Amino acid sequence: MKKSPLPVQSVSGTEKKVCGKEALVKLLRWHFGHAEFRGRQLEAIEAILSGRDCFCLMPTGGGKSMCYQIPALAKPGIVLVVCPLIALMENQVMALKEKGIAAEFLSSTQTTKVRDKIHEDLQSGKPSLRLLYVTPELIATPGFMSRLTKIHARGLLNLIAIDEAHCISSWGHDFRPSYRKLSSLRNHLPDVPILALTATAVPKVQKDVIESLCLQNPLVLKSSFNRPNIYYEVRYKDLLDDVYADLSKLLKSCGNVCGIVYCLERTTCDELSAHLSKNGISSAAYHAGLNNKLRSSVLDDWISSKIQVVVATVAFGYDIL
Ligand SMILES: Nc1ncnc2c1ncn2[C@@H]1O[C@H](COP(=O)(O)OP(=O)(O)OP(=O)(O)O)[C@@H](O)[C@H]1O
Repeated sequence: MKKSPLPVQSVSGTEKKVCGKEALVKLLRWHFGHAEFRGRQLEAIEAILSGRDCFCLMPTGGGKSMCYQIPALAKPGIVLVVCPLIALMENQVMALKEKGIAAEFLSSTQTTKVRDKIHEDLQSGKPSLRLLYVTPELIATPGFMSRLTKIHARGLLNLIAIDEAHCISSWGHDFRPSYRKLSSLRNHLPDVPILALTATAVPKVQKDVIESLCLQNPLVLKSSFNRPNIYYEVRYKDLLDDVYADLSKLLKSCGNVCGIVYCLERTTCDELSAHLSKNGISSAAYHAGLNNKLRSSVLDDWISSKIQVVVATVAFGYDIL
């Protein structure tokens, strides 16, 4: 069933009055079913709603999305979310739609008809859309920037959230040249708050992200990366008689849980996956050498527990991000 947005206080006039904590918690419970905000989510949301830029460093799975999804529900208008991957946008939009939240993404994979419908809504007097996901490449096109400035001129652009913001820095390990062009956002849309989100940014990268995006006096939030539920153990390959046999034993001892084994090379993925399967552990290889159809069927099989272990290169991280 589609949930209607809860009536909450909105930012009005020049006063920049923000939603109170109670109203924000109500939105969290109503739309997402979570009892309370986690970590530093509320601080980020309050800063954004008061019009302040924010840099948010939270671990993977720390709940970064909520920092822009709640603001999108807290006042009328649109939150623009910049995402590096189409698969990630699709997943997020699907999950939001299932919750009855009006979200869409724009990408080259859509038909012109779908894209036109989204643009039509954006141009309408009162767009129904709350969250619009786009790639950094689209932001860099003059046509889209001009559409954005028009939406902004009508007072409808509430926030620009930049996911995986470390991709903007050439000091980082995931540099994406198209992210660099996001620096033009501040010039074109000077008073729209920007939220930069990342789970990975050493101080040099943090500084670079903040400077490149021209964040002004941003609230910098860094959450703890300590995950008490994660157990770490190092085993030295050189000290093991048979690495594959050791790994098979370890996986069997874990019971029927799902897992990912990361390898440096594609051939190792194929070899190890074959070894595990031969030893009764259902597994599949996943790397950039496989076609899209096969990769997506491995991902589906793993998510639906048809296979227990994926033996992958970092391509797996990029695709499921
Ligand atoms: N306040 C909260 N209480 C309970 N669960 C929450 C809360 N906020 C977020 N979550 C849940 O935490 C999970 C991870 O959230 P989310 O995907 O936003 O994390 P993330 O930081 O964006 O992760 P990633 O780095 O992988 O993009 C989701 O299942 C989400 O529903």
